[in-house]
Amino acid sequence: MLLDNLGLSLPSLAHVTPSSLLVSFAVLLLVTTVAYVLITELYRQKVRLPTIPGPTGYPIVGNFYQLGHDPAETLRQWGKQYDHGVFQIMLGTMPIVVFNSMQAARDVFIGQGHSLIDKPVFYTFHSVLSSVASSIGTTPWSESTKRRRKTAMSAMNRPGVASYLPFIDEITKSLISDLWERGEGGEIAFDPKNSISKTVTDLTMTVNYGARLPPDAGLLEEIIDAEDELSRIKTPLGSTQDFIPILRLLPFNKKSVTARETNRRRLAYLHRFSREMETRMEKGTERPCIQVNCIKDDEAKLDQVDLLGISMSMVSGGLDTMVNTIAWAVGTLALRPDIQDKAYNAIVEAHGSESWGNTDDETGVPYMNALVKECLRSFSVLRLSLPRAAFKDIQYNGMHIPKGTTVFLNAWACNRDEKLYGPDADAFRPERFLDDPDLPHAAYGFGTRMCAGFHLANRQQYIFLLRLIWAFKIEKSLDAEDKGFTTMDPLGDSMEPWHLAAIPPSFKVRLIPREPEALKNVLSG
Ligand code: HEM
Repeated sequence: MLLDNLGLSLPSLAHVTPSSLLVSFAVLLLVTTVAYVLITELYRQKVRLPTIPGPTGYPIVGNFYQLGHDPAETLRQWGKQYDHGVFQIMLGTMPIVVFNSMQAARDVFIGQGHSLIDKPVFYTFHSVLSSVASSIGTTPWSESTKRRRKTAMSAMNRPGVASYLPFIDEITKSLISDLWERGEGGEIAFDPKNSISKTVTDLTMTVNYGARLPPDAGLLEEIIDAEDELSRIKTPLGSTQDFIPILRLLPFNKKSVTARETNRRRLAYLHRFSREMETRMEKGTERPCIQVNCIKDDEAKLDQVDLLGISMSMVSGGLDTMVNTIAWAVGTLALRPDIQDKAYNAIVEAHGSESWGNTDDETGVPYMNALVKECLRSFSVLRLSLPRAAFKDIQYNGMHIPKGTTVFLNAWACNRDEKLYGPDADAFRPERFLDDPDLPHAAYGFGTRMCAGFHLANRQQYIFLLRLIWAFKIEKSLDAEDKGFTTMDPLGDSMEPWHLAAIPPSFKVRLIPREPEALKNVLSG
């Protein structure tokens, strides 16, 4: 009866053949696809920011697939066409304003800092991965974010960092011993990245939780691997489904599965280290560290979720960034004996050839401070920084950035801005920071959400590099099979430029102890 009413009596159904069904399905699919493309395109045109120029892109994907092999470099090149280096791109249907010049970035990120205090929400990272808590750097502005950031910053201010120096001393000594051993006193050429990665991971965990990592087999590797996976998910451009929502409907979504699994792995080790730290606090055997300083901060009144968020920030903030900056630096120094000589002479002038000085000697060697800054500038490991969102409407030179818009700081482009650094902006030249100690760089971002760990990062890099240069002459491998290592160019040699942090290529060096007896003494001291 019902079928009859619908005109679908059994005899009429008998005329439906498999091929006519197929045609109907194809027509339906075509109509739906055309409607989807039209609707998203209308929406895309509607949400474009009318006062900000930029390439239009294509329906559905916007400019996503035009970013090419190296997005930060593509955006830098595009930025040259626009006034003040500011323009919009569209990733899917999301407009994003990109800042590519130092002047514009400082005008807005510092000059109107409060208007850029927010962070955007991305589907994969915020909805799938961060189920319990998320790191400060990826969390939108709220009372809780404010509390966490303030507490983390005071745990990493100068006095805070000074209290972690014994850990930095101990762990950098372990690194130098390890490098000496692995290179068999300069006899063997090897890739130091693995040692750097393990040392920075150990140091980051130790400074956060106040105890060296337990020597469990595979633990260090598990942290390194999970954190690497996390930073792939955190990459602003890493997840197509963030910008093209229809992809989230795909039945087997590998991205979401990996995100959930990685979160589970991360929570396992973070909870374990927190429990062990709480036990030390109960016994009164804790040592000064970021978590203990945060817990003891009476004003902060942090709950467990806040503390977990701070731990996540310390671990993810300090790993990729530090490991890759130091690895780029070692490779670059191997190709630049002139810079090693200048740095070594400056260290010897300050501390003599028998000692590498104390860890609390902050301004002892100005050339080393300049070298650290030039490494940060030249390698710009977080090339697109971490995305921000406009907390309020922003006006800049006739451009209107509405509240809620996602904003990228192209730190890579700012750090190569010839208007500030001159025609040799591409050259690696630490002296530029000696000539002008107030010369800025964009590696830590700017303003209200700039890197909360920059003091700690500066101290760690200074101590790592000073000890390395004092201890060894770094020579590139001359072995026949390593002939490829002739450049260490942050532009052309960056591996996986879509990754959150710029990864240097593999390279091998020979580390020749400069004064073996003095080195033995400082390591045993
Ligand atoms: C070479 C080393 C480092 C570099 C280049 C670096 C760079 C950055 C950048 C670009 C940001 C985003 C800033 C912005 O949005 O404007 C950031 C945020 C942050 N970094 Fe670092 N970082 C480094 C080391 C560290 C270390 C060692 C820690 C702590 C252990 C740390 C903790 C943080 C935190 C907590 C944030 C989030 C700040 C916020 O959103 O309020 N960083 N970092």
